[in-house]
Formats: sequence, structure tokens, C-alpha cells
Amino acid sequence: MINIEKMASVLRALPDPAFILSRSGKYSAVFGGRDARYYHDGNGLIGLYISDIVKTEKANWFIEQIELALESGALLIKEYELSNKDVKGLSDEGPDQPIWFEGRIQALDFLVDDEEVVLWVASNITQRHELEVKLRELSDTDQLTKLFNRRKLEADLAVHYETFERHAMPISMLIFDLDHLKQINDTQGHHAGDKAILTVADICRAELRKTDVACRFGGDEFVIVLPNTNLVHAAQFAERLRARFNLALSHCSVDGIAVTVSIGVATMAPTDRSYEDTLKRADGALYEAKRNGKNRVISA
Ligand SMILES: Nc1nc2c(ncn2[C@@H]2O[C@H](COP(=O)(O)OP(=O)(O)OP(=O)(O)O)[C@@H](O)[C@H]2O)c(=O)[nH]1
Repeated sequence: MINIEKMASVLRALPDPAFILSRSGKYSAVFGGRDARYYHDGNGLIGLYISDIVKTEKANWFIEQIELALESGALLIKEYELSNKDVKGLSDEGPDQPIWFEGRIQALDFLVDDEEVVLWVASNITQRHELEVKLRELSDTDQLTKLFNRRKLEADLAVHYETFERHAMPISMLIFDLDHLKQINDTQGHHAGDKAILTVADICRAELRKTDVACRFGGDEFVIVLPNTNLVHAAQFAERLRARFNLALSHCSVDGIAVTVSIGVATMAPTDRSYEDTLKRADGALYEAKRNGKNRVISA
């Protein structure tokens, strides 16, 4: 038989801390979560309010979740982070490694001191969260250049297109392709070709503003998105970039043929039904640049 003492022992042994929290955010009880590798001792919290411990914005978020769980009666699952910056009385300057938690919040069917209460189980998911962040980065990144890949670009472009539709903000894009890379690969080997691709990627990183996005679209093709930039300014930027590429790639030449870059430029237009329409126009301009002798910028 599980008697009341054994029940208390079970509660103490709960691997993750379980808090009883009132509607107004008062800690009525804390059970479990005693492994100091994962959790701070929560016993000192009893009788205090969440707003005594964490700063206003975060405290309000906790209260909102408690209210949601009480109103719905259903299990509420939320992920959240807590760092030194959130805790009152600690300097913002201190170590700022956030701990990530998964909170499982369930309304209880009794009152404590005349207040409704919830059970809030907080699991430390920091390792899982870090792994998820790493996986997301990997799935968004081109392995060779470490620029974003096409998958990430397309997700970003969908967001940019929404911004363009809603706020009519000018958004331009450049699509460019190395000229004569095949010759470098064929005569100097794939490694030399890779070096040319990396040179281009490094210049993109150095030349872009924080809001600009560069991606390796595939093979020797790249795309740069320039928010808040009209077609004229995008073309001027493309011309500057082309000159930078040429200078940096001047050592890559075979039989007098230098590796250069051809660039197509387009800007989102009200007639575009999606970002793909803009990208197609930029691609058409790139094709024109190739046809007209390469190593040039053409605007759609
Ligand atoms: N070294 C290297 N080569 C690549 C990579 N990705 C694509 N390529 C090569 O890039 C070339 C792309 O084809 P094209 O654009 O037709 O070749 P190109 O000689 O640049 O032709 P133009 O663009 O018409 O000047 C192919 O030879 C691919 O094998 C890569 O990651 N590394």
C-alpha cells in the first residue's frame, strides 16, 4: 500500500521540480527536482510571488500561462528560457547562459488560501534545445561556403514577399553565377574551383549589410536579397560587387580566361504573385548577362 509518507517520498523524488502556483503567481509548494546538476533548490521560493523573483515582463508571461491553464482546464505545454537577465537582483553583466525549460501546466481542482492553483512541472531541456538550434542551423547552411542554402533563402523570401505586399517596401534581389568555372575545374582541379566559390562567399559576407541575405543557390550560383533597396541602388551595389569579385578572382585564370561573375538584378513588383516571379525575372537578366558576353550586370 502507498501510504501518505510514501506518497510524500514519491513527490520528493520527482526528477523534475513540480510547483504549486496560485492564480496571482504565489509559490504554494515545491516538490522534487533535487538534482543540483539540473535545478536550483526551489524550497526557498515557497511563500514568495513570481514577481518577487523574476523581472516584470517575464513574471507577466508566467501569470498569463497560469491563467490560460486555469481557464482551459487542459494540459498546457510551453517552452521558455530563464537567464540571469530575467532574475531580479542579479547583474545583467554576469554569465548569461540561459536555461531552457519545458513547462507542463495543469489546473488543480482545489484552492490554496482561497486561490485557484496550477501544478507547474518544469523540465530542463537546455541540451535538447541546443541540439535543435544546431540542427536548424545545419539544415539552413550550405556546407562548403557556410552561407545560407536555397531552402533557407526560399523561406526568407516568402517572408520578404509578405512584407513587400503589406508595406510596399522595395525589395531587390541579385542572382549571380561564376563565369568559366568549368574550365578551372577541368584544368586546375575541383579544389581550385571550390576556392573560387569560397572567395565569392567571403566577399558576400564582407560586403553585405546586416539585413541583407546571401545564399548559395546551388552549384556556382548565388542569390542576395536586399531589403529596402530599389532597382537602381541594387544595380549599383551589384556593379560594385562584380568589381570586388573580379579583383579577388583575378588569380583564377586559365589560358588568359579569367573567372568572373555575371549578375541579374530584379526588384519585387506589384504584379508579382510571389517571390518566385521576381526571382524568375532576375534569372532572366542573368541569362541575358551570360548571352551578352558574361562579366556584367543586367537589370530586369
Ligand atoms: N569546384 C566546384 N565546382 C562546382 C561546384 N558546384 C558546381 N560546380 C561546377 O560549376 C560548373 C557550373 O556549370 P556552368 O555554369 O555551366 O559552368 P561555367 O564554366 O561557369 O559556364 P558559364 O557560367 O557559362 O561561364 C560545373 O562545371 C560544375 O561542375 C562546387 O561546389 N565546386
